Amino acid sequence: MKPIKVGLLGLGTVGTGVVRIVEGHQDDLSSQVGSPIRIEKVLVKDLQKARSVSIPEEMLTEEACDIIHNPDIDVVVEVMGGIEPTKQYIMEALEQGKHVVTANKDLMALHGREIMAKAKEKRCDVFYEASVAGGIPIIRTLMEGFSSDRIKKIIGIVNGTTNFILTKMSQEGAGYEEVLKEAQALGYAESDPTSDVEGLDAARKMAILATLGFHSDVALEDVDVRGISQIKKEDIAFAKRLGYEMKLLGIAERQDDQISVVVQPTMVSTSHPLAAVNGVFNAVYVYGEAVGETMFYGPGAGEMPTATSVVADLVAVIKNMKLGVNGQRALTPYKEKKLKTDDQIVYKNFILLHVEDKAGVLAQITQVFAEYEVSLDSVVQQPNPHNPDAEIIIITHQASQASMKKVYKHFDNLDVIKSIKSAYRVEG
Ligand SMILES: NC(=O)C1=CN([C@@H]2O[C@H](COP(=O)(O)OP(=O)(O)OC[C@H]3O[C@@H](n4cnc5c(N)ncnc54)[C@H](OP(=O)(O)O)[C@@H]3O)[C@@H](O)[C@H]2O)C=CC1
Ligand SMILES: N[C@@H](CC=O)C(=O)O
Ligand code: NA
Repeated sequence: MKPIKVGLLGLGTVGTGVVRIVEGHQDDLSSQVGSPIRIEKVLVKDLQKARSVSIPEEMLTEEACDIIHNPDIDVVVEVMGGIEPTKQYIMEALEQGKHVVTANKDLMALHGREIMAKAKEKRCDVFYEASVAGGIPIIRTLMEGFSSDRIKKIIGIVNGTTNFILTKMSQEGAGYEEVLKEAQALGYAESDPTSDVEGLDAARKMAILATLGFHSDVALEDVDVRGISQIKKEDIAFAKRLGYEMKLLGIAERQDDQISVVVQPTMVSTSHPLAAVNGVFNAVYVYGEAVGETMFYGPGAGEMPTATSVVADLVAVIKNMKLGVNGQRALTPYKEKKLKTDDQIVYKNFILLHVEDKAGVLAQITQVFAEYEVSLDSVVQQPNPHNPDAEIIIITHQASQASMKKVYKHFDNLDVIKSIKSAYRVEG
């Protein structure tokens, strides 16, 4: 039977896994799609680099046109990453009528609309399951499994690198820099790990999930982002003492027609299932109006888990080719995007204040919360035996982001407060 020919752009962590799965699972794959699947050409940057899979020399190329403009190639699998020249290669491949599978959330979050429009015009598929939560089939779940429901909330631990770092800091007291290096060596981190630790990678993934879940065109700039680089070991210790785990959460919420999407370090109650998601594992909690609570769990990064999703997309594309129904999955967001204002974004807060230890301080502080109608769940003061100052730990009830901004502004001008040492959102 005529094989389906694949051009692979990139042979790094994910590309290597794709080659291993296409070769190792060939029997099952070809039985499922009804043809052998052949990797025909592989684009790399450096032909001399040692590879951890054996690939015939003539299969490797440094010229993208050997794939993009190769009439024999049916499907282009893009696992090289970055925006340019990758976007240009994908657009050219689509122009040539080739289907595309990509793991590239940077590209899909920034240019997904344009790429999907081109795919639709050329009746081609563009599948991107591996771009969010590596090995978890969450894109397929939102597009197909929940097509009947109205999604109200998506909470995700969607970055493996930062979850790996936070877990090691929490469970082993490890240092931030040393664990980041370990995550890089394991192939979890992006080529520039700043996008992992500063929350940008998670923000891209949350923009994709929110767009699919809420059917609105959520852009990267709609996501309020804060990463983990400012988290101190002390904050993690405080969280644990109070019954929380520190996690980098992406939280997308919809109320009526208004939505908000944030990525921020959050203290998650240990009773919440997301608190138990450790290491490189990801999880996506989805709340639907009809289905209620659901959660999807699995490895979020790494060679084989990510390649599993890439090759599953490849199988889906080939099945569509056999049925002659490519290019029909490109959903256009059909709901107007309305973003919530600060008044409408409401959550619990943890605040650690460094204050003067003298009579009346607590009263002044609680007075500020009262002025902006923020009600408090608990207030604990702990004296510091080594100096005359004290620390006050406050947990609020649900409070609007607008009120909290006013509280922090007021604190800046309150002499008894020496500093706001930490402030985190609290979930669960
Ligand atoms: N690693 C992971 O766990 C996950 C990664 N992803 C995404 O998958 C994609 C790939 O990631 P990953 O495999 O980790 O990346 P790597 O850096 O490990 O691999 C990138 C590959 O692409 C090749 N490459 C990069 N730029 C060019 C270029 N300009 N021309 C030709 N070849 C190029 C490199 O060639 P050479 O080998 O010669 O240097 C390398 O083989 C990214 O979009 C990433 O965000 C998604 C989910 C998980
Ligand atoms: N760098 C990313 C890789 C997968 O998308 C992560 O750590 O999650
Ligand atoms: Na996925």
